[in-house]
Amino acid sequence: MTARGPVIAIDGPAASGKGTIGRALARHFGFAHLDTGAIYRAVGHAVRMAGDDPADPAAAEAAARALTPGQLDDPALRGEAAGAAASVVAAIPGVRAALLDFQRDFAAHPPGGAPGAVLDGRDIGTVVCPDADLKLFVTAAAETRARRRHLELSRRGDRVTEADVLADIRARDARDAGRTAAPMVRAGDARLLDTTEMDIDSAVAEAIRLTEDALRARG
Ligand SMILES: Nc1ncnc2c1ncn2[C@@H]1O[C@H](COP(=O)(O)OP(=O)(O)O)[C@@H](O)[C@H]1O
Ligand SMILES: Nc1ccn([C@@H]2O[C@H](COP(=O)(O)OP(=O)(O)O)[C@@H](O)[C@H]2O)c(=O)n1
Repeated sequence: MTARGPVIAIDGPAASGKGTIGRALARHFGFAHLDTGAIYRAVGHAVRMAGDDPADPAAAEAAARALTPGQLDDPALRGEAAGAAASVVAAIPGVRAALLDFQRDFAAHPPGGAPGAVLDGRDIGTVVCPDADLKLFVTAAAETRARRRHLELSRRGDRVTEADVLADIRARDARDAGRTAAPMVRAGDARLLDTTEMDIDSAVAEAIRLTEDALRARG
């Protein structure tokens, strides 16, 4: 038995279903959930709103250090502009370093006294929580991800084309996988969950099954 509660790490490319699965696992097992992408989106958005360049390390690091939890609820974070800015600030090592303790603390001491934690992002299984009880790498074909994200953005009233969403997803995936600082990569011990041919219910059911196995193995 380990002292800390169970930790589930979910990584994968843009719009692959990490958050959907993370939220569902948290609900099912009574765990706390942290969408770490929202943190990077909040930093990218704050830099843009200040009129600074997300690629400017000094501006981005200052925004990361000044981040408060209240900034994470802004609906503007869900848009493609915030996602693109997030991916730019996320390549800056000082930004990642400034955000690491918050994420690790969430995993070690989930808020509200929750018995476990689910974190989703790009480097959870590799850098933030390398000793997680279960690592999932969630993916799907880029065209499928773009179709799903486009539907989501259209429902929110965003007038963006599916072709633009696909281009943004491809650009972000390339930047996230190609950067030196904590690149997006499947951890050697992560289970692959390709949801291209799966609806939400079957993807969540598979993730619950894998989590139950991991919790049993933990003892
Ligand atoms: N298996 C699936 N089938 C259909 N739609 C899905 C599936 N998984 C996620 N979605 C939808 O795709 C979009 C992106 O999912 P989301 O969980 O936000 O991905 P991520 O957190 O990886 O960006 C959301 O609108 C979500 O409802
Ligand atoms: N742990 C994380 C989470 C997000 N990110 C960055 O933040 C951006 C937005 O992440 P997100 O998870 O909200 O993106 P989506 O998959 O929801 O489109 C990503 O493109 C990454 O550049 C990261 O670098 N590390």
